Amino acid sequence: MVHVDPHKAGAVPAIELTGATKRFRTPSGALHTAVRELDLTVAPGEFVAVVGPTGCGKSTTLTLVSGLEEPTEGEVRVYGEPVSGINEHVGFVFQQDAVFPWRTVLSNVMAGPRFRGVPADRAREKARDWLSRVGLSAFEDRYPHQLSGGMRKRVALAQTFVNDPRILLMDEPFSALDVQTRALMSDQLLELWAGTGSSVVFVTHDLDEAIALADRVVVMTAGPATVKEVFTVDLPRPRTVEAVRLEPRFVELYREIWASLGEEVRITRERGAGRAA
Ligand SMILES: Nc1ncnc2c1ncn2[C@@H]1O[C@H](COP(=O)(O)OP(=O)(O)OP(=O)(O)O)[C@@H](O)[C@H]1O
Repeated sequence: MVHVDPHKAGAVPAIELTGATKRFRTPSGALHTAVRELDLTVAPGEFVAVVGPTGCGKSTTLTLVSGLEEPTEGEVRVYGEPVSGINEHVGFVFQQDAVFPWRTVLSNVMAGPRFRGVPADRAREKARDWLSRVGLSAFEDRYPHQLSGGMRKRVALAQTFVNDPRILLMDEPFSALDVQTRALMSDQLLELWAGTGSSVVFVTHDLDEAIALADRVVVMTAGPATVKEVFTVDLPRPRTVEAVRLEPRFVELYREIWASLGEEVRITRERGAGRAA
Protein backbone atom coordinates (compact mmCIF):
# COMPACT_ATOMS: atom_id res chain seq x y z
CA MET A 1 0.00 0.00 0.00
CA VAL A 2 1.28 3.48 -0.86
CA HIS A 3 0.97 6.28 1.67
CA VAL A 4 0.92 9.69 0.05
CA ASP A 5 2.98 12.33 1.76
CA PRO A 6 1.33 15.65 0.85
CA HIS A 7 4.65 17.49 1.10
CA LYS A 8 6.13 15.22 -1.51
CA ALA A 9 3.08 15.31 -3.73
CA GLY A 10 4.07 18.37 -5.77
CA ALA A 11 7.65 17.29 -6.30
CA VAL A 12 7.21 13.78 -7.61
CA PRO A 13 5.08 12.58 -10.52
CA ALA A 14 1.71 11.12 -9.62
CA ILE A 15 2.41 8.19 -11.93
CA GLU A 16 5.68 7.07 -13.44
CA LEU A 17 6.15 4.04 -15.69
CA THR A 18 9.76 3.36 -16.59
CA GLY A 19 10.60 0.69 -19.15
CA ALA A 20 7.43 -1.15 -18.14
CA THR A 21 6.94 -4.43 -19.99
CA LYS A 22 4.12 -6.89 -19.42
CA ARG A 23 4.07 -10.42 -20.79
CA PHE A 24 1.20 -12.83 -20.34
CA ARG A 25 1.33 -16.59 -20.67
CA THR A 26 -1.35 -17.61 -23.16
CA PRO A 27 -3.40 -20.83 -22.76
CA SER A 28 -1.09 -22.52 -25.32
CA GLY A 29 1.86 -21.74 -23.04
CA ALA A 30 3.45 -19.14 -25.32
CA LEU A 31 4.38 -15.71 -23.99
CA HIS A 32 2.44 -12.75 -25.29
CA THR A 33 3.89 -9.27 -24.85
CA ALA A 34 1.04 -6.82 -24.20
CA VAL A 35 3.13 -3.77 -23.21
CA ARG A 36 6.79 -3.17 -23.98
CA GLU A 37 9.31 -0.73 -22.52
CA LEU A 38 6.70 1.84 -21.78
CA ASP A 39 7.79 5.19 -20.34
CA LEU A 40 5.07 7.54 -19.17
CA THR A 41 4.88 10.23 -16.51
CA VAL A 42 1.70 11.86 -15.27
CA ALA A 43 1.94 14.98 -13.09
CA PRO A 44 -0.24 15.60 -10.03
CA GLY A 45 -3.55 17.07 -11.20
CA GLU A 46 -2.89 16.26 -14.84
CA PHE A 47 -5.49 14.75 -17.19
CA VAL A 48 -3.91 12.35 -19.66
CA ALA A 49 -5.85 10.56 -22.39
CA VAL A 50 -4.45 7.38 -23.91
CA VAL A 51 -5.43 6.40 -27.45
CA GLY A 52 -4.25 3.48 -29.53
CA PRO A 53 -5.47 0.79 -31.88
CA THR A 54 -7.74 -1.92 -30.56
CA GLY A 55 -6.02 -4.62 -28.50
CA CYS A 56 -2.71 -2.73 -28.37
CA GLY A 57 -2.31 -2.83 -24.59
CA LYS A 58 -4.07 0.24 -23.19
CA SER A 59 -6.08 -1.62 -20.54
CA THR A 60 -3.00 -3.59 -19.53
CA THR A 61 -1.17 -0.30 -18.96
CA LEU A 62 -3.96 0.78 -16.57
CA THR A 63 -3.84 -2.53 -14.71
CA LEU A 64 -0.11 -1.97 -14.11
CA VAL A 65 -0.79 1.43 -12.58
CA SER A 66 -3.69 0.04 -10.53
CA GLY A 67 -1.55 -2.74 -9.05
CA LEU A 68 -3.90 -5.42 -10.39
CA GLU A 69 -0.97 -6.72 -12.45
CA GLU A 70 2.78 -6.43 -11.93
CA PRO A 71 5.15 -5.50 -14.73
CA THR A 72 7.35 -8.33 -16.01
CA GLU A 73 10.16 -5.81 -16.38
CA GLY A 74 10.56 -2.15 -15.55
CA GLU A 75 9.03 -0.03 -12.83
CA VAL A 76 5.69 1.49 -11.99
CA ARG A 77 5.57 4.17 -9.31
CA VAL A 78 2.71 6.09 -7.77
CA TYR A 79 3.79 9.25 -5.96
CA GLY A 80 7.34 7.94 -5.97
CA GLU A 81 6.52 4.58 -4.37
CA PRO A 82 6.73 1.32 -6.32
CA VAL A 83 3.23 -0.05 -6.85
CA SER A 84 2.58 -3.23 -4.94
CA GLY A 85 -1.00 -4.38 -4.82
CA ILE A 86 -4.14 -2.31 -4.95
CA ASN A 87 -3.65 1.27 -3.86
CA GLU A 88 -6.33 3.00 -1.80
CA HIS A 89 -5.57 6.32 -3.51
CA VAL A 90 -6.52 4.96 -6.91
CA GLY A 91 -10.11 5.02 -8.21
CA PHE A 92 -11.44 3.21 -11.29
CA VAL A 93 -14.25 3.71 -13.73
CA PHE A 94 -14.71 1.02 -16.38
CA GLN A 95 -16.95 0.59 -19.37
CA GLN A 96 -19.15 -1.77 -17.37
CA ASP A 97 -20.93 -0.27 -14.39
CA ALA A 98 -19.45 -1.36 -11.12
CA VAL A 99 -22.60 -0.58 -9.14
CA PHE A 100 -24.13 -3.17 -6.81
CA PRO A 101 -27.55 -4.01 -8.32
CA TRP A 102 -29.06 -4.92 -4.93
CA ARG A 103 -28.19 -1.61 -3.28
CA THR A 104 -29.90 1.74 -3.65
CA VAL A 105 -28.07 4.63 -5.30
CA LEU A 106 -27.24 6.18 -1.92
CA SER A 107 -26.06 2.90 -0.49
CA ASN A 108 -23.87 2.34 -3.56
CA VAL A 109 -22.16 5.70 -3.13
CA MET A 110 -21.76 5.20 0.61
CA ALA A 111 -20.20 1.76 0.16
CA GLY A 112 -16.63 2.93 -0.50
CA PRO A 113 -16.32 5.26 2.51
CA ARG A 114 -18.05 2.70 4.76
CA PHE A 115 -15.62 0.04 3.58
CA ARG A 116 -12.78 2.37 4.51
CA GLY A 117 -14.16 2.77 8.00
CA VAL A 118 -15.92 6.16 7.69
CA PRO A 119 -18.83 6.31 10.20
CA ALA A 120 -22.27 5.90 8.60
CA ASP A 121 -23.43 9.50 9.24
CA ARG A 122 -20.33 11.01 7.68
CA ALA A 123 -20.40 8.52 4.77
CA ARG A 124 -24.05 9.38 4.09
CA GLU A 125 -23.28 13.09 4.16
CA LYS A 126 -20.38 12.69 1.72
CA ALA A 127 -22.42 10.42 -0.54
CA ARG A 128 -25.30 12.91 -0.63
CA ASP A 129 -22.89 15.71 -1.47
CA TRP A 130 -21.52 13.80 -4.48
CA LEU A 131 -25.00 12.68 -5.55
CA SER A 132 -26.06 16.31 -5.61
CA ARG A 133 -22.97 17.22 -7.67
CA VAL A 134 -23.93 14.63 -10.28
CA GLY A 135 -27.57 15.77 -10.19
CA LEU A 136 -29.01 12.58 -8.68
CA SER A 137 -30.23 13.76 -5.28
CA ALA A 138 -33.81 12.91 -6.21
CA PHE A 139 -32.84 9.34 -7.10
CA GLU A 140 -31.01 8.23 -3.97
CA ASP A 141 -33.62 5.58 -3.10
CA ARG A 142 -33.72 4.03 -6.57
CA TYR A 143 -32.01 0.79 -7.52
CA PRO A 144 -29.56 0.75 -10.43
CA HIS A 145 -31.97 -1.12 -12.76
CA GLN A 146 -34.42 1.76 -12.36
CA LEU A 147 -31.93 4.23 -13.86
CA SER A 148 -30.85 5.06 -17.42
CA GLY A 149 -27.35 4.14 -18.60
CA GLY A 150 -26.22 7.77 -18.24
CA MET A 151 -27.61 7.97 -14.70
CA ARG A 152 -25.85 4.76 -13.71
CA LYS A 153 -22.63 6.21 -15.05
CA ARG A 154 -23.19 9.30 -12.89
CA VAL A 155 -23.66 7.02 -9.88
CA ALA A 156 -20.37 5.36 -10.82
CA LEU A 157 -18.66 8.78 -10.94
CA ALA A 158 -20.10 9.78 -7.54
CA GLN A 159 -19.07 6.37 -6.20
CA THR A 160 -15.50 6.99 -7.35
CA PHE A 161 -15.08 10.66 -6.43
CA VAL A 162 -16.56 10.12 -2.96
CA ASN A 163 -13.35 8.25 -2.08
CA ASP A 164 -11.21 11.32 -2.89
CA PRO A 165 -8.93 9.39 -5.25
CA ARG A 166 -5.54 10.97 -5.91
CA ILE A 167 -5.45 9.03 -9.15
CA LEU A 168 -8.37 8.14 -11.35
CA LEU A 169 -8.04 5.37 -13.94
CA MET A 170 -10.79 5.34 -16.53
CA ASP A 171 -11.06 2.62 -19.16
CA GLU A 172 -13.47 3.67 -21.91
CA PRO A 173 -15.95 4.69 -19.22
CA PHE A 174 -18.50 6.28 -21.56
CA SER A 175 -18.25 4.05 -24.59
CA ALA A 176 -21.52 2.21 -23.93
CA LEU A 177 -23.48 5.48 -23.90
CA ASP A 178 -25.20 7.24 -26.79
CA VAL A 179 -23.38 10.21 -28.33
CA GLN A 180 -25.35 12.98 -26.57
CA THR A 181 -25.17 11.36 -23.15
CA ARG A 182 -21.50 10.80 -23.72
CA ALA A 183 -20.85 14.50 -24.35
CA LEU A 184 -22.82 15.41 -21.21
CA MET A 185 -20.86 12.88 -19.17
CA SER A 186 -17.56 14.29 -20.43
CA ASP A 187 -18.59 17.78 -19.35
CA GLN A 188 -19.69 16.44 -16.00
CA LEU A 189 -16.42 14.61 -15.54
CA LEU A 190 -14.45 17.79 -16.25
CA GLU A 191 -16.54 19.72 -13.75
CA LEU A 192 -16.12 17.10 -11.03
CA TRP A 193 -12.41 16.67 -11.69
CA ALA A 194 -11.72 20.43 -11.73
CA GLY A 195 -12.19 20.75 -7.99
CA THR A 196 -10.22 17.69 -6.93
CA GLY A 197 -6.61 18.04 -8.08
CA SER A 198 -6.54 14.32 -8.90
CA SER A 199 -4.60 12.91 -11.83
CA VAL A 200 -6.59 11.11 -14.50
CA VAL A 201 -5.55 8.49 -17.03
CA PHE A 202 -8.42 8.08 -19.47
CA VAL A 203 -8.32 5.32 -22.09
CA THR A 204 -10.56 5.87 -25.09
CA HIS A 205 -10.98 4.93 -28.75
CA ASP A 206 -12.52 8.29 -29.43
CA LEU A 207 -9.98 10.92 -30.40
CA ASP A 208 -12.56 13.72 -30.13
CA GLU A 209 -13.20 12.73 -26.53
CA ALA A 210 -9.47 12.46 -25.79
CA ILE A 211 -8.68 15.97 -27.07
CA ALA A 212 -11.73 17.57 -25.47
CA LEU A 213 -10.86 16.18 -22.04
CA ALA A 214 -7.11 15.97 -21.72
CA ASP A 215 -4.04 18.10 -21.02
CA ARG A 216 -1.99 15.61 -23.02
CA VAL A 217 -2.91 12.85 -25.45
CA VAL A 218 -0.65 9.81 -25.50
CA VAL A 219 -0.65 7.82 -28.74
CA MET A 220 0.24 4.14 -28.33
CA THR A 221 1.77 1.99 -31.02
CA ALA A 222 0.14 -1.11 -32.48
CA GLY A 223 0.58 -3.94 -29.94
CA PRO A 224 2.68 -4.58 -27.97
CA ALA A 225 1.98 -1.08 -26.76
CA THR A 226 4.60 1.48 -26.12
CA VAL A 227 4.32 5.25 -26.24
CA LYS A 228 4.59 6.47 -29.81
CA GLU A 229 4.03 10.20 -29.39
CA VAL A 230 2.64 12.60 -26.79
CA PHE A 231 0.65 15.70 -27.78
CA THR A 232 -0.02 18.67 -25.53
CA VAL A 233 -3.59 19.93 -25.79
CA ASP A 234 -3.20 23.69 -25.46
CA LEU A 235 -6.91 24.46 -25.36
CA PRO A 236 -8.02 26.72 -22.50
CA ARG A 237 -10.10 25.45 -19.57
CA PRO A 238 -12.84 25.38 -18.47
CA ARG A 239 -13.96 23.47 -21.55
CA THR A 240 -17.26 22.08 -22.71
CA VAL A 241 -17.12 19.31 -25.26
CA GLU A 242 -19.52 20.79 -27.81
CA ALA A 243 -17.87 24.24 -27.76
CA VAL A 244 -14.27 23.09 -27.78
CA ARG A 245 -14.86 20.85 -30.83
CA LEU A 246 -15.61 23.93 -32.92
CA GLU A 247 -12.31 25.66 -32.16
CA PRO A 248 -9.84 25.79 -35.08
CA ARG A 249 -7.06 24.61 -32.73
CA PHE A 250 -9.10 21.52 -31.88
CA VAL A 251 -9.37 20.60 -35.55
CA GLU A 252 -5.64 21.21 -36.02
CA LEU A 253 -4.80 18.96 -33.06
CA TYR A 254 -7.19 16.31 -34.32
CA ARG A 255 -5.44 16.28 -37.69
CA GLU A 256 -1.94 16.07 -36.11
CA ILE A 257 -2.83 13.33 -33.65
CA TRP A 258 -4.82 11.32 -36.18
CA ALA A 259 -1.81 11.34 -38.55
CA SER A 260 0.10 9.55 -35.78
CA LEU A 261 -2.71 7.29 -34.52
CA GLY A 262 -4.08 6.43 -37.98
CA GLU A 263 -0.77 4.86 -38.94
CA GLU A 264 -0.94 2.47 -35.95
CA VAL A 265 -4.59 1.68 -36.63
CA ARG A 266 -3.66 0.75 -40.23
CA ILE A 267 -0.81 -1.48 -39.02
CA THR A 268 -3.21 -3.28 -36.66
CA ARG A 269 -5.80 -3.70 -39.41
CA GLU A 270 -3.28 -5.06 -41.88
CA ARG A 271 -2.07 -7.59 -39.32
CA GLY A 272 -5.68 -8.68 -38.76
CA ALA A 273 -6.26 -8.98 -42.51
CA GLY A 274 -3.03 -11.00 -42.84
CA ARG A 275 -4.24 -13.38 -40.13
CA ALA A 276 -7.65 -13.77 -41.71
CA ALA A 277 -6.15 -14.50 -45.15
N1 LIG B 1 -4.65 -11.72 -18.68
C1 LIG B 1 -4.23 -11.83 -19.95
N2 LIG B 1 -3.72 -12.99 -20.41
C2 LIG B 1 -3.29 -13.13 -21.69
N3 LIG B 1 -3.31 -12.11 -22.58
C3 LIG B 1 -3.82 -10.94 -22.20
C4 LIG B 1 -4.31 -10.72 -20.86
N4 LIG B 1 -4.75 -9.44 -20.76
C5 LIG B 1 -4.56 -8.89 -21.98
N5 LIG B 1 -4.00 -9.77 -22.84
C6 LIG B 1 -3.62 -9.51 -24.25
O1 LIG B 1 -2.80 -8.37 -24.27
C7 LIG B 1 -3.12 -7.57 -25.42
C8 LIG B 1 -3.48 -6.17 -24.96
O2 LIG B 1 -4.75 -6.19 -24.34
P1 LIG B 1 -5.43 -4.87 -23.73
O3 LIG B 1 -6.76 -5.26 -23.20
O4 LIG B 1 -4.48 -4.21 -22.83
O5 LIG B 1 -5.59 -3.98 -25.04
P2 LIG B 1 -6.44 -2.64 -25.26
O6 LIG B 1 -5.57 -1.73 -26.04
O7 LIG B 1 -6.97 -2.14 -23.99
O8 LIG B 1 -7.63 -3.22 -26.15
P3 LIG B 1 -9.03 -2.52 -26.60
O9 LIG B 1 -8.67 -1.25 -27.26
O10 LIG B 1 -9.61 -3.51 -27.59
O11 LIG B 1 -9.83 -2.37 -25.36
C9 LIG B 1 -4.23 -8.28 -26.17
O12 LIG B 1 -3.65 -9.02 -27.22
C10 LIG B 1 -4.83 -9.19 -25.12
O13 LIG B 1 -5.37 -10.34 -25.71
